[in-house]
Amino acid sequence: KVHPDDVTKILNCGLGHDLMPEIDLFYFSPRKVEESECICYCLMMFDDLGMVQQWQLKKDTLARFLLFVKKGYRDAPYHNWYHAFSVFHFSYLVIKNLRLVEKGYISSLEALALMVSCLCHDLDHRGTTNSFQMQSGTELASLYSSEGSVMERHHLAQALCILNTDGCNIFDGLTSEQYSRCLDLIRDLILATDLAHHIRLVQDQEKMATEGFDFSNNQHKQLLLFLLMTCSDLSDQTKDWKLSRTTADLVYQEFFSQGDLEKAMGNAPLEMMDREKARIPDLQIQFLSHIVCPVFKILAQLFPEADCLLQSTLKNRHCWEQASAFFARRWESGHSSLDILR
Ligand SMILES: Cc1nc2ccc(C(=O)N[C@]34C[C@H]5C[C@H](C[C@H](C5)C3)C4)cc2n2c(-c3ccccc3Cl)nnc12
Ligand SMILES: [Mg+2]
Ligand SMILES: [Zn+2]
Repeated sequence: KVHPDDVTKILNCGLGHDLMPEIDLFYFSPRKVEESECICYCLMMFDDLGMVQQWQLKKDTLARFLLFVKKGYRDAPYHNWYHAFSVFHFSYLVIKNLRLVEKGYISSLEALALMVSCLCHDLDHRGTTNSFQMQSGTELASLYSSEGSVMERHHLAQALCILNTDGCNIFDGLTSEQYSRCLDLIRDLILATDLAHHIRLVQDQEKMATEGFDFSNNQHKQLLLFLLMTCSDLSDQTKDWKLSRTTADLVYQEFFSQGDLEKAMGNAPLEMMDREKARIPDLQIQFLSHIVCPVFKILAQLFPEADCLLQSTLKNRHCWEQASAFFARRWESGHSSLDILR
């Protein structure tokens, strides 16, 4: 599936570190990067954080692993390799810019596990939700529905499968204790990307932020790691309006296709999945208000230098409010397409 020439091409991609300044800034948009270059950027980010050196990551193993991960994503409208790459890039940004390891918030092993989990967290996503798996009784549901988080358990299984593929085990420089700790972290972090799981934790995360982070409290350290996963998964909403709106478009392409499928199967889709009923601006105001802004508010409370991210999400919500007001007038007069936002 991965040709040796692909690996050598990656290793000689010659993307010098002079490109690093571009990667650093919060507004570097991963979606503009050429597919082939993505993997070189991933290598550079691991290297820039000193992880290649510290964990004896072999470059050819890392290149092969990254190629398998990239091939492990389908071309769904939103849940594709570019989503994984931009989530990974965001985790690199927060680790680097908030200096999480130097300041002792997370260990360097946790940082490594966080970045690898971001890359793998949606592997083999089909563009449908956990409830769709259960309701339509897919093979993934029969495998995982008893424990919940069906898709996330599948993403984890795919990640472990790649790590067990010949020449792809990037962790073979770790001691057996570090290796098992790293895999436990990857398991917990990928499962934490189920938003239903996040919702159960967010009050504890808010409590942690108001009390102040307790470096001796392991529960605080775990809650922070889960928060960082959720922030990374939602990071498109911290970018400019054009990107945040484009992302919403792609997500609703997946949701509406699922809704069409559910109707064809005789099941009534949720309103947000039904292209006839969904009002995207109103749904996005709810998503930002109930899930996105609270998460970046917690991050900004813990790290004041991350306040710019919270401000971006609030600005994007304001844009949706304006769009909603505009649409309210048009919906009254019977038009419903988002075309004006182009
Ligand atoms: C732009 C945008 N809109 C989104 C609108 C809605 C939802 C969403 O899952 N809502 C909920 C609403 C309640 C309580 C829980 C569980 C379910 C019931 C479904 C969450 C996600 C959205 N989303 C994501 C995203 C992030 C992580 C996983 C999957 C996805 Cl799709 N990434 N970007 C977006
Ligand atoms: Mg996911
Ligand atoms: Zn995701």
